[in-house]
Amino acid sequence: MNEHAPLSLRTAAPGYMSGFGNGFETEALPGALPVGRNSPQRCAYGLYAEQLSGSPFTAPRASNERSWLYRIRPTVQHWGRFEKVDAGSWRSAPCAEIEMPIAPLRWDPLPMPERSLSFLDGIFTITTAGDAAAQSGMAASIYLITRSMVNEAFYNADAEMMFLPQEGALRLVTEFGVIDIAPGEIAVIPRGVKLRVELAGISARGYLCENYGGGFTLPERGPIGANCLANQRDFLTPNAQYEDRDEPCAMYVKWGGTLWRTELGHSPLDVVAWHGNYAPYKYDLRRFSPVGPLLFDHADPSIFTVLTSPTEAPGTANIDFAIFPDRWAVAENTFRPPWYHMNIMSEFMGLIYGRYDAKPEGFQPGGFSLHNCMLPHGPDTLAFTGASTATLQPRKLEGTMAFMFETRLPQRVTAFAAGLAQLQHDYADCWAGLQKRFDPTNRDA
Ligand SMILES: O=C(O)Cc1cc(O)ccc1O
Ligand SMILES: [Fe+2]
Repeated sequence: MNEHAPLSLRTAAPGYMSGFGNGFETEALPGALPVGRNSPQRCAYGLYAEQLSGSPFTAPRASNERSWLYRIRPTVQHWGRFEKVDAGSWRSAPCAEIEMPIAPLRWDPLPMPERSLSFLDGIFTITTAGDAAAQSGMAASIYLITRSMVNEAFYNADAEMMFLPQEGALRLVTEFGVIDIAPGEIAVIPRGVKLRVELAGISARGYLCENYGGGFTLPERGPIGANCLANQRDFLTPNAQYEDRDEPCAMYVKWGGTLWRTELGHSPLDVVAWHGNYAPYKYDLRRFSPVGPLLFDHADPSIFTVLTSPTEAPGTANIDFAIFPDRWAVAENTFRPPWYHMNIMSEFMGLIYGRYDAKPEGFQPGGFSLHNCMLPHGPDTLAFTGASTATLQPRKLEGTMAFMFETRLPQRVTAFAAGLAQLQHDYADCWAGLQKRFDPTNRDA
């Protein structure tokens, strides 16, 4: 089986529950979950009940998110003395380290360093947008991991986190249960959920989106109807699994844009049972059923939205997470790649595997690009020439998976990203070969 083939013959993997935003319930010990109530006078097995709210209490039902956790120790016992920790190249918005470059930007993949890097040491932020404290905007980072976290746990109070592995699989040991992900899959860890990030192999590289705004949700399908795009049943949330370990553990918290650390005497991943709709999940991007133009023209990339982080303004996303997966191109008398364009939203792109049709050269798996608010971009010269002269047979774009974080806010580039040797200073030259083709005497030029 091709390593990128859909996991189509597997239904929900053992250890996961299927569905998006369900009111899940799961227990690792029989009877650990109280029946029909949240807060009994005494919880089974001597557990503590704790609510984790992802939305204000009074948010409308459709966006109201909370879970009840039944744990060995309440999180309040985790509060010790916190000390600030150097967050390396991890940045949070606002981060105006350098002037915003008024240019399209693209980078080659970052090589895997030799040195020991846990997930927390290995986050290299490329762009930030908005303001974490205003609960608006995002950050796009690359993670490079060469060691598992051991006796360490972390939660992000500033952001929901989306992991997109590009090389190497990860095990996310969360307080809700264990999530395994490999390239082609994503995982979303809601704000405030504790986890430990472990390597499945010897190293891992991927993309990390921190979402400061409204939690990721499925986009409306409008006239598409009840099916296609990302389907609820393909989202997998782990069953409860807990650690009862009374040994030292360093707990890290990203809060207010700063990384903090405190020492615990136990593992905080100690939730024996939980119920609710605020929980981590994973999704195999190859389960996405693309919908597109069947006769002519190129649709807006919003048709490929997997998940969206909404704002108060309808249709104006804090982040749209869109993918460009395997699909058929069939449009007749059409320039099939993306058109040349300028966009009020700003576009961070990455490539998990394969080739992206608008950029057949120079955009490599593991690489990334930024086309900021109102900065022009589109197919490179090679893509333009090829697509304007090709014989238009139905053609399958295969073995490819690019993605985009598209945000309503301009993205600032970090000093780290601007100084990288992998920044392609000649990127804009990819359009230099586009010749003047205008000939007022020849309509068919
Ligand atoms: O710029 C890009 O490559 C992303 C993109 C793809 C597409 O099909 C239409 C618009 C768009 O911004
Ligand atoms: Fe674009």
